[in-house]
Amino acid sequence: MKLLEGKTVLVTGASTGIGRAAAVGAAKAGADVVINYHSRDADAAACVAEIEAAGQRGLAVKGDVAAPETATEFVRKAVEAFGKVDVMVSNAGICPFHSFLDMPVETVQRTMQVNLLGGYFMCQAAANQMVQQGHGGALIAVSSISALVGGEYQTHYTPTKAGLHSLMQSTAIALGRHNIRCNSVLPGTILTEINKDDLADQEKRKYMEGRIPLGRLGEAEDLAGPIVFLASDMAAYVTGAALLVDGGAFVNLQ
Ligand SMILES: NC(=O)C1=CN([C@@H]2O[C@H](COP(=O)(O)OP(=O)(O)OC[C@H]3O[C@@H](n4cnc5c(N)ncnc54)[C@H](O)[C@@H]3O)[C@@H](O)[C@H]2O)C=CC1
Ligand SMILES: C[C@H](O)[C@@H]1OC(=O)[C@H](O)[C@@H]1O
Repeated sequence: MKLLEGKTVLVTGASTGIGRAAAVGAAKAGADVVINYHSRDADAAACVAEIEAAGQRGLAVKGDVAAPETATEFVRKAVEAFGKVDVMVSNAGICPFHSFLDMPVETVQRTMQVNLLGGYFMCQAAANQMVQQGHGGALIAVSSISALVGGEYQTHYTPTKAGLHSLMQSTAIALGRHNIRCNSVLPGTILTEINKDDLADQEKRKYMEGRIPLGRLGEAEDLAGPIVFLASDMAAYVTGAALLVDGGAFVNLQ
């Protein structure tokens, strides 16, 4: 039996990067997968095609996670299509690098709305559905190593990642009685579109690589296994936990 057989997994921001790798990884582990995506129709369709190629049912639902109604609509459409929601992977996020002293108000507000409030409403909508179903479930937030450390050009971003980490700790308490497990993954530096421009600076890229004991930057697929594990019954007694997936970067201070 596959790890996620019989489960319906929802993933936000899944047309690219970590979300897409998580969606395809869940399908390969036997789940039907519903993805949320913001705007790139062709990429979302390609993700659904990969889910189907893994032998599972897939569905893409367009929506901006910053709007609370996107979450209820996403869950409603998932239930309409596949009958239930077992796992919510709240992954959608943005990181427009910018210096602190002249940070535009709109950049702060948008980053908070997408990353933190978007995650909050997605998890809340999924949890309400899971409580109604009555057989538990799993919430997984894609937080970051940035929940634990700062970033000079990420003063608007790192608090959202610390917030998601904290949200999983609090919801683990609020939802434990419903057997809904709440955990976060904390990726280190993973090569995706979100940091393509930042890591185009070869000097910075080399420096980042040099800080990682495993000797390389991460790939989106490096997150698929940890997310599938936390979604699965193998993690039945894991809740309120945060799993660093960073090649050892965090512990490499000296
Ligand atoms: N790449 C990295 O080094 C790290 C990434 N993360 C987090 O991983 C998550 C995924 O990012 P990546 O895969 O790296 O980059 P990415 O840019 O490929 O993925 C972000 C996804 O979120 C979607 N998205 C953005 N705003 C949205 C909105 N308003 N509504 C719906 N979807 C929206 C984008 O369309 C995209 O598909 C983000 O939350 C990011 O903060 C965390 C730690 C490290
Ligand atoms: C986008 C950044 O490269 C990435 O985002 C995070 O959350 C990591 O800490 C990196 O800074």
